[in-house]
Amino acid sequence: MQQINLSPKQQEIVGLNEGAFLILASAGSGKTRVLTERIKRLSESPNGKILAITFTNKAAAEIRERLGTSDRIKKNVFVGTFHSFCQSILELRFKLLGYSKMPHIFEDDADRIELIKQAIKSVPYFDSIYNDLEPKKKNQYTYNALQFISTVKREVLTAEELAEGSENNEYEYLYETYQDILKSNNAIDFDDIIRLVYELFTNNESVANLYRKSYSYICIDECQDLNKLQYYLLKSLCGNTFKSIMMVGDPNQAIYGFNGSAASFMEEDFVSDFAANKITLDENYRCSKSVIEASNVLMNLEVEVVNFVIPGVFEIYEASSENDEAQFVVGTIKKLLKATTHKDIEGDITFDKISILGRNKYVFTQVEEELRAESIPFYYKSGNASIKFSSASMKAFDLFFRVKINPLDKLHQKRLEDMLKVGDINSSEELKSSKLPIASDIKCLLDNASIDNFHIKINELKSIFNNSDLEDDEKKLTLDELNDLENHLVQYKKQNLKPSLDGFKSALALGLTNNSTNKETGICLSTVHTMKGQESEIVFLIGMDDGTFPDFRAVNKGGEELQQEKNNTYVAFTRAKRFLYVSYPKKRLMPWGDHKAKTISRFLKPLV
Ligand SMILES: Nc1ncnc2c1ncn2[C@@H]1O[C@H](COP(=O)(O)OP(=O)(O)OP(=O)(O)O)[C@@H](O)[C@H]1O
Repeated sequence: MQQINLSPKQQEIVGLNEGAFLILASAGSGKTRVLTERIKRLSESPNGKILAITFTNKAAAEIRERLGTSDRIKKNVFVGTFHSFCQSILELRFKLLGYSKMPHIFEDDADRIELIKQAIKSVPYFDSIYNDLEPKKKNQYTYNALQFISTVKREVLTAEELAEGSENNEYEYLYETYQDILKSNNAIDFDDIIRLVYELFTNNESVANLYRKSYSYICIDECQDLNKLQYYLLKSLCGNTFKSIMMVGDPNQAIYGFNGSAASFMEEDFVSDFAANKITLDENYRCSKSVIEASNVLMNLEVEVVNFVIPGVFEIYEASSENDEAQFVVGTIKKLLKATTHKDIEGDITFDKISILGRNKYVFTQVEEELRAESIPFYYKSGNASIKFSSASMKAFDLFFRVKINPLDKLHQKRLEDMLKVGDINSSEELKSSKLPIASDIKCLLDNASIDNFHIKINELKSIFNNSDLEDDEKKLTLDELNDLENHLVQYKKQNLKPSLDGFKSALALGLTNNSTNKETGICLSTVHTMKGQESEIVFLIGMDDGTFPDFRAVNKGGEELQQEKNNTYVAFTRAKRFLYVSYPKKRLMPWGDHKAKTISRFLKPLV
């Protein structure tokens, strides 16, 4: 880790003790660095119990890495996301919330869709409305119902309150049914993890007090992304007595409005509820002069270039087509790699110093092809997402695993029975003659699995797969996925002193073991959202045509949604430490075969 000298302003923040503070800071100004240094300093004080909350597992892992692994840090500091913090509380206190066993997380969108469909089916009124809809409208209906359910949870409302005066008032009844079905499966969804702990803190003063006393300081990163539920959770945790809380954020980087996030929770509510002192940081330590100047024009800011002024590169390329854009990106990468060094870049120019960013995952298709054609290695950056299997055997394994640890989980049991085309997964005869005969071995193996013998079970499974008559490509994929699972298990066991199979499954669902795989070699391809908080020496920002970035839906809606797209462009720009290449195609191939003419993103116009 490079040794850096904090500026006087940064040092002042690191030196802050008790009290409520809002650190408003622009991109690359060292927010995360300062927060981490402060946590480190406070953890060394006699009263240094700290709760540090981030928005991504990656950010939490980075803070943990910077803090080191001394016994003191391990004992005094909890670093995690809102979800992992709340999950750790639920695991201890679920009984107080009316669950006899710890509920399991249904993390997949597919699970939620299945649940809402069950809820619709169980109420004749909804069932008949739903059945009369065309397939496209059916999807819209389930989507709207799930949105309604999420909004109830994230906006800390009752279903009745949300339905009042809204055109979606019928969803109010589906909400209850959806929750009942979840409960009958002994399950919770992602939003419930935080909502339940908020409920626990508000209804159970003694438990809230216990947590208040467990920490002396709370520090939260990326606070522009707080939503109402998260903010209320913090407020309920603090109560009227706990006042040592530091929030760090940048309103210009607010990009999660679609999840109910708003910078106003930090800028307005926090300031008035906690009488927080505001401190600003507006120097940029990350980016080169060219990148800062371009970002300043984009956002109409006046961020200063500090210390070492590295010229860097900012360039906009207008491509005749998506293919031309991909060739520009890959051609430039080849030139940079061939040069091996550049005065603006520390050390050799290598794959791991290059990232390609886009608004959505669909813009990468051509670039991906071009990288493959040139044998340039690349990987997609994963966010908080849970592990997903695509081989049939590992999909079956996952479903068997879920049902084993949660016998009330009828949703996944049914999915497994449908997948295998059997009436009952507990009948070994049926399994042997099922669509996937190997399922019988998987089940036998899992029947007496425990966290202590899970490694052995995985190895046994490897030899079962190896000796199976799966077709070569499928066998390889299955074994790769099993190896991947094993890496996650190693990571989980490293992170947990009291491991359990249930705990392992929740850690997978929350993406807590994502850093386990060392697959991340080559050029990083990422959406801007996933790259938030991180940096790369050389960044290519592709697909900057209007309608793609900003997204056409935000263009249609305008207002705050369009502003968030601009913020997202700012996030993308400021991930670049030295070189930033921005490009867009003048035409795009539509899925139905026509080409559509495209123009430069409205955000880039002041830069050309
Ligand atoms: N005083 C300093 N001197 C030199 N480098 C610094 C200093 N402070 C921070 N940095 C470096 O600047 C970069 C940005 O820091 P950091 O990631 O903490 O910023 P941030 O404000 O959290 O960024 P963002 O909000 O854009 O994600 C990092 O590489 C960090 O090591």
